[in-house]
Amino acid sequence: MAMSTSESAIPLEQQARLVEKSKRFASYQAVKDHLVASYTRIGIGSGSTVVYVVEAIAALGPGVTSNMKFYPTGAQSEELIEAAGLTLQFINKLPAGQLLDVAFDGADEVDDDLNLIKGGGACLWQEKIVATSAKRFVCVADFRKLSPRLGTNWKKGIPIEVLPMAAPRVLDELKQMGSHNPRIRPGLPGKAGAIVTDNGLWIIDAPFTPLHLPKDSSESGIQAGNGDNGVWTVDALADRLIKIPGVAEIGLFYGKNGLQVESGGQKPVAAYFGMADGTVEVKSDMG
Ligand SMILES: O=C(CO)[C@H](O)[C@H](O)COP(=O)(O)O
Repeated sequence: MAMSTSESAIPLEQQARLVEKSKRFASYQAVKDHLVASYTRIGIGSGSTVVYVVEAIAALGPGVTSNMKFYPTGAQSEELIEAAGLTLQFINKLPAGQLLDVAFDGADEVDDDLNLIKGGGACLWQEKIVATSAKRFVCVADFRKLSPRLGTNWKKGIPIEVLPMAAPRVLDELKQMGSHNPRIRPGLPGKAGAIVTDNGLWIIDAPFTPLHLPKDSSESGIQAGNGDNGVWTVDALADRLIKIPGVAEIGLFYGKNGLQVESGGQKPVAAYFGMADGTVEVKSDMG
């Protein structure tokens, strides 16, 4: 959901404050609803919204958090966890057959079925590993991320983590699939050349026409949603993108959630949106 006309009339500095406030409210509410004192393993995502998640958790005090271990999704969240005085643990130390109790993370866009675009901060691969290692993945965002279909508000494209040597071939393939002007993400202003992820890889941002939900496939004019006439459903596109040689991971989180499949799923069980009016809107799928 982009800023409404009345919101965009607000001075920029005030708009930024409104967005920060909404991220904070959503984060505190999500932590209140989903962090249970008996939990011991918590995933912490990346981005600017998760900063407030960590703040909300740390505010509970050592009485609640001292038995908890916090699993990061990259260098930024590792620093956040340590700076908050919480106990850091890494996902490769999670015993086989075990899952995190809950994981919190932000998103760049969330559709009506809780499919997500993630990777705006270039951390998508580790984010997907942590999210799918959790029984409950909870998404936290501000009102700008709320959208009926992915690609409506987030126009930069679907972030795709790629092996650098494969980037030209991946770009060719994306164009053939109907992506409009896919691009290797630049590292500027901080770094000349391509941005390099925590995994030493590159990111390609691939814009597509807004993605239909799988349930839209039966609508007239939308065949299988497999790219014919440039129309893709989230699932068909994701299934296709992940198969391109050289693609390590994609920033579409789709399919099922952790409560629907034993080994964890990619979609959140709930998404919390801080709204411009100070309320928090919750969309959930606990089934
Ligand atoms: O996927 C991500 C990083 O790769 C972030 O969760 C996403 O970009 C949202 O970030 P923010 O909370 O700053 O809006």
